[in-house]
Amino acid sequence: MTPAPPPASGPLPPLAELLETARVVSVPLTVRFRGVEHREALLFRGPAGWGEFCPFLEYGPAEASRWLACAVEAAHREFPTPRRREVPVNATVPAVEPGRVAAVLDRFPGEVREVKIKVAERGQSLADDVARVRAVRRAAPAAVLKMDANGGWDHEAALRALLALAEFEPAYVEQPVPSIEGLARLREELRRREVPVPIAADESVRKEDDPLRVARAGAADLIVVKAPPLGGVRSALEVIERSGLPAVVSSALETSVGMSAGLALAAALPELPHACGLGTASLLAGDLVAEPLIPSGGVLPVGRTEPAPELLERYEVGGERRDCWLRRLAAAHAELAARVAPGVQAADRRSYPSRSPGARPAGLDRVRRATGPPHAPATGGTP
Ligand SMILES: O=C(O)CCC(=O)C1=CC=C[C@@H](O)[C@@H]1C(=O)O
Ligand SMILES: [Mg+2]
Repeated sequence: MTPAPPPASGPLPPLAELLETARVVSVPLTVRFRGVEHREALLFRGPAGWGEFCPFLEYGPAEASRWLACAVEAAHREFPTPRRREVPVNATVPAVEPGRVAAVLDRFPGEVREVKIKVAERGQSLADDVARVRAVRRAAPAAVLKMDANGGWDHEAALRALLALAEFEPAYVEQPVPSIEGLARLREELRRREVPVPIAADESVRKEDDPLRVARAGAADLIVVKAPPLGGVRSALEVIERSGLPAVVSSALETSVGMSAGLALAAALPELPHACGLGTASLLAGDLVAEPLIPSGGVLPVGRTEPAPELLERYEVGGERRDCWLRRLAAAHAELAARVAPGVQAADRRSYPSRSPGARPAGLDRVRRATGPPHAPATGGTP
């Protein structure tokens, strides 16, 4: 296996062009998820539709540049030809108390065939996890269960937890420990003890410089793949193909606009061995499209979504939050320009002084004026 190529974003439009249609939104969640209660994003429109740039707030420019590549692809290129019209999705249960499980599952109407449950949340115990999983089992007796630890355990804790959770026959456990070497060691230990719990890699794919290292290391039975952190649909498809491993397409907690990319990725894959983690619009208390991507009967329709103007307006934020996102966009754009085609960034910069100030897109002056770090400080969320 050769190393993965850099994210394939296609041609990169100048920053000024992205700023012309840029809207910054903050959408509330119904329940705290990976440390956030509001999902912020910057959206822009291109010839193919809307793109959503939504790296988590603690991500720096290099990591965020891959999310930008995904948003640019969505706005400027058609998605690959779909192989299906709908995609099976799991329900997602955040690290809530057992008493709140039923309310979370109520937001996934119709039959729920697979449920992914967050475990190993900081400040909680294995007993909390087991109680939550048991509550899910009670609420959805026939559902396939899977868990996501977001690298929250060390080797010993993971072993203890997986031995305890094995009674629920999980289809897999996502990122039980943080590192690729740790995953490989744990997987080997599970095999030796004949514990039938498959290991999925998530952060070890999307946060690594080389998303294929986990496959080369034999550290996982399958990979979780998200379009934004892998640089878009085409780039993610390439990672999946080259990894040679089964893949589960999952969300990055986008609004129903950004979710189109994940759905396009799932729709383009020859096989979907598990339901996708793309049902997270159910965790949002608002959305940008008239008919949010709330799964019904465990499936979501494939296709592009358009933000409704009145909803964009309702969730739009200005002031310091908009400035922060414009800075993040500029920083990610500079990274991407330097990485994809080193000449593009310089050409982009040169083009600004030749414009008359009046012709500058709204926001560009703000980006230039804005001081301080390009991204907000860490919020303490999971990776
Ligand atoms: O996979 C799912 O069911 C939902 C998506 C999901 O769990 C995540 C979305 C966004 C950020 C991540 O912390 C988280 C994950 O770790 O998979
Ligand atoms: Mg995960």
